[in-house]
Amino acid sequence: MAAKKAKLQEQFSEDAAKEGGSHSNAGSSIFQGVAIFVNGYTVPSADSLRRMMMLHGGVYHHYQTDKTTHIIASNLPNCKMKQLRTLKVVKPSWIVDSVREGRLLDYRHYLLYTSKAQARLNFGVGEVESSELVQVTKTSGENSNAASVSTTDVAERKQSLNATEPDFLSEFYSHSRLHHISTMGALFKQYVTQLREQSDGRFPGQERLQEWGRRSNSSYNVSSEKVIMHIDMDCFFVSVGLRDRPHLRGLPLAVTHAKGNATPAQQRKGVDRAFEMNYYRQKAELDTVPTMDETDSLSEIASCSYEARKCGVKNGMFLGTALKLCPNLKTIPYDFEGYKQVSHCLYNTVAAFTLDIEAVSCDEMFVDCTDVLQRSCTSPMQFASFLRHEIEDKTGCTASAGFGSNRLQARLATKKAKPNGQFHLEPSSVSVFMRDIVVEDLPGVGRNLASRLHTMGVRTCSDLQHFIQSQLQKEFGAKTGNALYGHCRGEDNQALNFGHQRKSVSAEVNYGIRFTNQEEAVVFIKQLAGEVSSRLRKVKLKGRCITLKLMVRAKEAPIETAKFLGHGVCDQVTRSSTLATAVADQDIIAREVLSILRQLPVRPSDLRGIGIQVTRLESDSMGNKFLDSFLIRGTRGGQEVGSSTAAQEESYPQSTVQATNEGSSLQSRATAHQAESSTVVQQEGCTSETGHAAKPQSQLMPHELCDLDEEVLAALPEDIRQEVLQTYRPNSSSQVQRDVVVTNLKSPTTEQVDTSLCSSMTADEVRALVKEWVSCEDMPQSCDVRMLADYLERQIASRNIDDMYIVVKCLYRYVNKKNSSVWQDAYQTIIKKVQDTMLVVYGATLKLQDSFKHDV
Ligand SMILES: Nc1ccn([C@H]2C[C@H](O)[C@@H](COP(=O)(O)OP(=O)(O)OP(=O)(O)O)O2)c(=O)n1
Repeated sequence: MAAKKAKLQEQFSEDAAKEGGSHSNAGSSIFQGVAIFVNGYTVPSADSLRRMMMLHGGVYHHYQTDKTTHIIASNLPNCKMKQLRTLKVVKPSWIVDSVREGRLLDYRHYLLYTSKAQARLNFGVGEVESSELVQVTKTSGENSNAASVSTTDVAERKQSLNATEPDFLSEFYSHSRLHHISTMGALFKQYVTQLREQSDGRFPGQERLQEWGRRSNSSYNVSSEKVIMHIDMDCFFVSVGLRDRPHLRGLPLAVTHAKGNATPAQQRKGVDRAFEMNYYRQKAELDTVPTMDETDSLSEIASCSYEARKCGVKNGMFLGTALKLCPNLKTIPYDFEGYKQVSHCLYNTVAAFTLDIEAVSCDEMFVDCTDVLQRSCTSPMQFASFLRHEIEDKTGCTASAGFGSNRLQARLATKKAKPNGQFHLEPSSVSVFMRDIVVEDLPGVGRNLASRLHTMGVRTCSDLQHFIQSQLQKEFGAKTGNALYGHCRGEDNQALNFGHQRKSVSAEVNYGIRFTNQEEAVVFIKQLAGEVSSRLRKVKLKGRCITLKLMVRAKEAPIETAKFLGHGVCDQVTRSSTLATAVADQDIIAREVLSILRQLPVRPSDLRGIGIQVTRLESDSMGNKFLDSFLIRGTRGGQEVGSSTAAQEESYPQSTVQATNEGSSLQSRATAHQAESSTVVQQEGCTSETGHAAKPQSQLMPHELCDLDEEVLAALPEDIRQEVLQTYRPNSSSQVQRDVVVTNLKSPTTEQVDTSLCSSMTADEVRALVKEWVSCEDMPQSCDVRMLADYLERQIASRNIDDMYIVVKCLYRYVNKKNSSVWQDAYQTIIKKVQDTMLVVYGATLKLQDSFKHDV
């Protein structure tokens, strides 16, 4: 045995030397002094781990010896865990993440389980239950042994990593479910695109289906009508978790970081749970949910079984609430690797039949089945049985499928089919079927829209069908009104999108953000910029628009959050900066973000969440770091030219923006103007997209606005800056309203040709244009409304209030004359955007006309 071990070790050293020789660029010595032994099945495989050790200076032991420094395992039975109690049993992600980061990460954050002998994991315990500390790392994490949690867990929780600690980011992302879900979603969208590009046009699944049809004498008379399928795994995370826990089938289950029967947590000082609960109750309309106690878990349920749903438990609910509804609820831990494997298998299974797939997320997709059904002479229901059977066979998890003639019908059909079922909404049944659908089930109907509909007495599609199109447009605006009108009748003309084009790359953290000073925030933002940069490089993209998203503690919210290191009740602030050229570089991204941050009146200690998003993406194949930096430096120091439209900021692909502009009457009028004008585009821009209207602190006339120099302001020490802001913008810290999204294009760009409206026009010229637009057009087009709003918002950002005011007054005059409700709606939309931007930039709204002589 000793000889065999020695031989294997020798072989490893030889292989490592060879690998090191042929892959010298890829190699490193980050695992120097580390000798691993892989115990059992792991992801990545033992072979991959061996190779990683080989390439990066570590040692791989085929057998565990006294020289083994770490045991790598994904899953260990209890008896094994007891045996290995004194050893460092670490998850394989420790190796993977270390290689990715290019340095040896602290193994303690990757321990498979905690025990007195293992160094304790202090990350990810964002909840009030002490037992979660164990739950995060335990592999067999069912909620059966909460009593074993020692009091030291509670004490040590206080040392949990927060955003000021160096390993925080990698730790956060390895535990964040939202990170995993969104990454997987993007991954599978890309995967489908890749499969389409590489396809040889053969579909083995179709052949199997045809064969099956022949054997079962299927002679379905297929029509040429479009058939769209929506397929969705049933309680996905739970189903994956049940594969290894068959004894739990049929029980009320939930996947969550926390454990059900947790020991009550000690109360932290400063927590005002009642305040937060009230807020969450309002936000989620939790009227029917039992009140939560001080010690109830605020851990969110990612997925719950259908047995739990029968008691009223829902995905996204707090565990504390869920346990009140369903005291027998059992919890099981996350298994991110398992989700990825099953998703992969799901996509491959469907892709064997067709590649007319629009990936929605890791467990959900739309499929245009028209072709498959025609070729195989099978009915939608036959195809569904065949496919669902294959999926269950291969993944061990069930899926439900719905069919209809468009995506809306297909999705609603799946809802009816769930769990583990299938349903075909035939064209002849659509009108009856739609009647009982509640408005919340329609796409785009969120909480706000649903509550507006409820106040109009509308609960179901049948209620909604009583309104004519123009009434809905008047009430909700042209676009939403149109959509509601069609959707409540089962109509949906949005085609499936098979070719995925990545629109944004981002990294957000909303846990553990606790800074005591600006320096800490700056250090963290640089790290986050690094994360975004590495994500961009991974997908070989770079982007021109950089957005900073902040969660800022709401003024009235307690400093200590009920959820330990959670974000609590926050205001959302979003600001963007558009660059002259696309970038992926960490330093440039960090610099832009920090420059945005400095313009915001936000105290570092109030930050609770930070996100960086890069949009307006383009391929990085021509990437040139030096040139990028050079260009940007050049434009900063030189003239500030160009701007951009909100449409572009919304990360639509460029072609969409152009198509929008082609149909724009205002744009074509402006283009004519630009052709006549010889003025070079020269201005700063600012556009805004807003959610709720902020309640004005005061209403001012333009001359009342004091002008603070942002550059000077930004350069002031924090305490003096706050004092100046308090004096000159007393309401500034409360300007940031919940859900208000502001896009600030303050950064210069070198574009000489600006696709946005009016960028080189004087206020008089814009006024003339507005007059012509309102007088000549029957209906305002939404792209024109947006363009004009952009222009006005840019004027506000440039503190050019007089010009903005003249144009708005002129718009009001012509709209008032026009006596048309759609024009009045357009005016209100523009005014709302103007006032929201005013609030953010000046801390006050303007006195503007908002009612018309002839309300129509
Ligand atoms: N608030 C949520 C909702 C979902 N998810 C995760 C867990 C889910 O299992 C997975 C898929 O979400 P679905 O909305 O498809 O929900 P389920 O698959 O859990 O249930 P259903 O059968 O209703 O589709 O995404 C999550 O983490 N948090």
